[in-house]
Parts: sequence; C-alpha cells; structure tokens
Amino acid sequence: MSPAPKVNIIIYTLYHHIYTLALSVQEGLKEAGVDAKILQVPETLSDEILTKMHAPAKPDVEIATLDDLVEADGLIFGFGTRFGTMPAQFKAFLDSTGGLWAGGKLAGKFGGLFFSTASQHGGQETTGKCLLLRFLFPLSYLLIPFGMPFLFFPALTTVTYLAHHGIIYVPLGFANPHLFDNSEVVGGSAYGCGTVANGDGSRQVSDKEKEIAVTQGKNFGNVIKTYVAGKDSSA
Ligand SMILES: Cc1cc2nc3c(=O)[nH]c(=O)nc-3n(C[C@H](O)[C@H](O)[C@H](O)COP(=O)(O)O)c2cc1C
Repeated sequence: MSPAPKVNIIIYTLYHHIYTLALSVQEGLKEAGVDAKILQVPETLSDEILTKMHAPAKPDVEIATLDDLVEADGLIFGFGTRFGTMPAQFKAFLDSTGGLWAGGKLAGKFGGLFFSTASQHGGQETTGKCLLLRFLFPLSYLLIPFGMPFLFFPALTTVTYLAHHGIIYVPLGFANPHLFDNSEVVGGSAYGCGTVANGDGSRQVSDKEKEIAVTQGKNFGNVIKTYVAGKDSSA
C-alpha cells in the first residue's frame, strides 16, 4: 500500500491566531487520511522588537526548511496580514526558494492559503483596493488600535508565488455554510479560512472559524488523495 499523501502546513504567527487555525486545518487533513505536519518560518525580528510588540513565545513546532517544501505533496501557507500583504518573515522564506523555482521542484504540487487580519471589512481581498486605500490614507494603519475597520486579505498577492512555482492553488470556495453567516464576525473567504484578531489581538479564533478551517483541511486532503492515487495508478 502507498504511504499516505503528505501535506506541510507552513505558518508565520506572532500572537497564535494562525497557529490555532493551523491546528484545525491539520485536523481536517487528518480526517481526510492525509499525513499533515505544522511548521513555522524563521522569525526575522529582534527579541527587543518582539518584546515591544508583546509577542508571546513561539508555538512549539519545528522551523521549516526548503526540504519541507520539496518532500510534501501539498503545501498550505498561513499568516497574518501585514499592510495588506504577507509578513516579511514569510516573504523571506519564500524568497529563498529561487533554486527550487529554477529546478521546477515545486511545480505540480497543490497549495492552499489561510489568513488572519485585525478586523472585518468584507470584499477587500484584492491588493489593488488595498493600495488605493493606503495611497488615500497613508497613516491609516496607525488607526487600527482605535478600531478602524481594516481587513486586507493577502491572498491575491500570494497567489503570484504559487503561480511562479507552478503550484496548483486550491481555493476554499464557499465550502462551509458559516461563510454565509452574517449574524456575527466570521473570518475567512473563498480564498481560504481565516480569523479576525482585533487590532490588539484580543479576539480569539471562534468555533465557526475553526469549523471552516477543518473543512478547508478536509477538502484539500481529498484533492491531494485523488491526485496522489491517480499518480500511483499511472506509474
Ligand atoms: C506591522 C503590522 C501590520 C499589520 N497590517 C495589517 C493590515 O494591513 N490589515 C489588517 O487587517 N491587520 C493588520 N495587522 C494585524 C495582524 O494581521 C494580526 O496581528 C494578525 O493577523 C494576528 O495573527 P497572529 O496572532 O497569528 O500573529 C498588522 C499587524 C502588524 C504587527
């Protein structure tokens, strides 16, 4: 019997919202019968800055290496938004993949994304809108602690990385009914599950957001299983 397909969930998390979501994504992948591991990219901020940002200790998961990208059948990336795009820590990790790109090492793998943002502002998934707002209100980020609605999904700026590597992006779609729920704040979108952390990080991942994350893991796992089974039968 072939070994179970392998998915690596690679995250950057500062205040653990993304780690919490990653655990639910992992749960869904395991339900689908897929071997799923959580890894984190290296931190690039100094301890001094992290202390000033009141960052707790990192979750107890291994640091991701380039081998962790190559060995997996599927890759799911999770991170909080930074000024409407991915954090520099994650970009630094991806920017170290030039050699893999040149060798086509990640081409044909499947990729998924999930996110965390400070607050809710539906329909702001595109970078274009984000850049326009930042152009109009250059100091708008400073208003986050005072509750200014501010939600920019970095999905579309991340998809370019997947496209350049030839990684097949698997969106979540509206696969979980909670994505239609307007009765309370529910993070996530067609691009991937998500949470809304508040500007000060005080809001925790809700049960509905966790359920959406499990759905994403399960659906992604089923895609990978179908693909790996097809590859094995045609080998
Ligand atoms: C430097 C910086 C920039 C941020 N930019 C944004 C932003 O553009 N939009 C937004 O909604 N949240 C923004 N946030 C809030 C983070 O996305 C939020 O802290 C993160 O999603 C929490 O996830 P974590 O607990 O896994 O670190 C920013 C936070 C920091 C520290």
